[in-house]
Amino acid sequence: MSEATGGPAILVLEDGRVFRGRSFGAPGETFGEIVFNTGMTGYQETLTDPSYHRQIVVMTAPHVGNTGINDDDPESGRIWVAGYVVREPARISSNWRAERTLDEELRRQGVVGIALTGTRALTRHLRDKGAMRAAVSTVETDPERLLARVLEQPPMAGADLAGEVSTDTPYEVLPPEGTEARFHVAAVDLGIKAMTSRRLSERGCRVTVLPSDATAEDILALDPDGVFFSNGPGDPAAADVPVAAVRGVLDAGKPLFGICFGNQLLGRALGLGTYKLPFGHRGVNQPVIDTRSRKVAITSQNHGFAVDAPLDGPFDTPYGRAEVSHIGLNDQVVEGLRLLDRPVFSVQFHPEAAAGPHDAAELFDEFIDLMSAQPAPAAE
Ligand SMILES: NC(=O)CC[C@H](N)C(=O)O
Repeated sequence: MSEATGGPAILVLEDGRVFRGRSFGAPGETFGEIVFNTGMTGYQETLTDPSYHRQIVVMTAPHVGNTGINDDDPESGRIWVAGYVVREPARISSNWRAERTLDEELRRQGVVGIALTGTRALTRHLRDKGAMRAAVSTVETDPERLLARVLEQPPMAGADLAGEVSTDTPYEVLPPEGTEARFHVAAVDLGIKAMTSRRLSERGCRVTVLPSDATAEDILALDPDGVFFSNGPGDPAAADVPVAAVRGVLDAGKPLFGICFGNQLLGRALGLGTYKLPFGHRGVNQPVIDTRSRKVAITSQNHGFAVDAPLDGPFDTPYGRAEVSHIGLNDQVVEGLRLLDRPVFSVQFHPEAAAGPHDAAELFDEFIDLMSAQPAPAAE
C-alpha cells in the first residue's frame, strides 16, 4: 500500500489553461505534448510504449493503477511517457501478478505525474483545441512562469524522435521452444514494442531487430524473408532515413509489413503525404473497417499523425497500384495501405495489442502467408 497522492502540482497548457492537482509519482517538472488515451485497461503497456516518448498522457479512465505493476507486461525496458495525468490513482494494487504499485513505479523511474479531478474537462478541452505543448510541475507554483517555458519547447510537428528510442545494436528474438524458425524477419526498430516481436516469433519467425538508422543495404544484407517497420514516436514527415530504407526494400521486392509509424513511412515511400490529426487516436476501442471484406474490427491505436490517401479506390504509386485497406469509422482517417501487385501492406492501428482487443491479430498471419508465398531461392 502506498500513499498515491502528494503535495500540490500544476498542469499548464500552451494556450494558458491551468489545472491544479496533487503530485503523483515522482515530484519534479516535465514538458511534452499533452494527449489523451481512452483505454480502460493496459496502462502498463501505455506507459512503456516508446511511441509516447515526449508526450504527457492523460487517462480518461477515472481510476488508474488498480492492478499495480508487474514485470511481464512492459512493452520496452522503461517508461517512455514524459508525464502522466490521472483522475484518481489507485491507493492499493490488487492483483496476484503485481510487484509494485503504479505510484512506486513512477517514482522509481522518475516519471512526474499529477492527479486531478478535472480529467474530463481537460479531455474535452484537448478534443476542442487539439493536442498541444504542456508542463506538469510540483516545483513551480506560478503558472505564468511555467507557461513561458512551455512556449520554449519544440512542437511535436517536425520532431524526428525514432533515434532516441531505438536499439543501439541489432538483437535477435527467437521462436519459443518447440516452434520451428521458418522465416527470418528483419524488423526496423523505430520504437518497437516487445509484443510485436513476440507475435512474429510465436508464428515461427526469427526476428532480427535493427536500429532505426538501418539502411536498405543493412536490411537486405541479412537476406530476410520479410521486412517489418515498427511503430515509433515523432512526425513521419521528419523520418527521411527510414523512408529511404522502405523504398530500398520495395525496390528489392521483399514482403513488407508496417505498423503505425511503419504505415506512415510506407505511405511516404509511395509518394503520399502525412498530416497531424487534431487530437489523434489513442485507446483500445477504435473501430476500423476493412475496405475489401467490409468487416469491422475494434482496434488498439496510438497515433497523432495520419496518411493522406484517396479513400475511394485504388490509386497509382511508383510501386504500382495501391489502395487504402482500412478506414477509421470515427473520422474516416486512413488506417491501412496495401499494394495490389506486391506482397506489401501496413496498418495504422496495433494488431499486436497486448492489452487487447485481438480482432486484428490475423494480420500477423497475413504477413506469414505473404512470406510463405514467395518462391524458394534458386538452388546453388
Ligand atoms: N504509435 C506510433 O507508431 C505513432 C506514430 C506517430 N508518431 C504518430 O503519432 O502518429
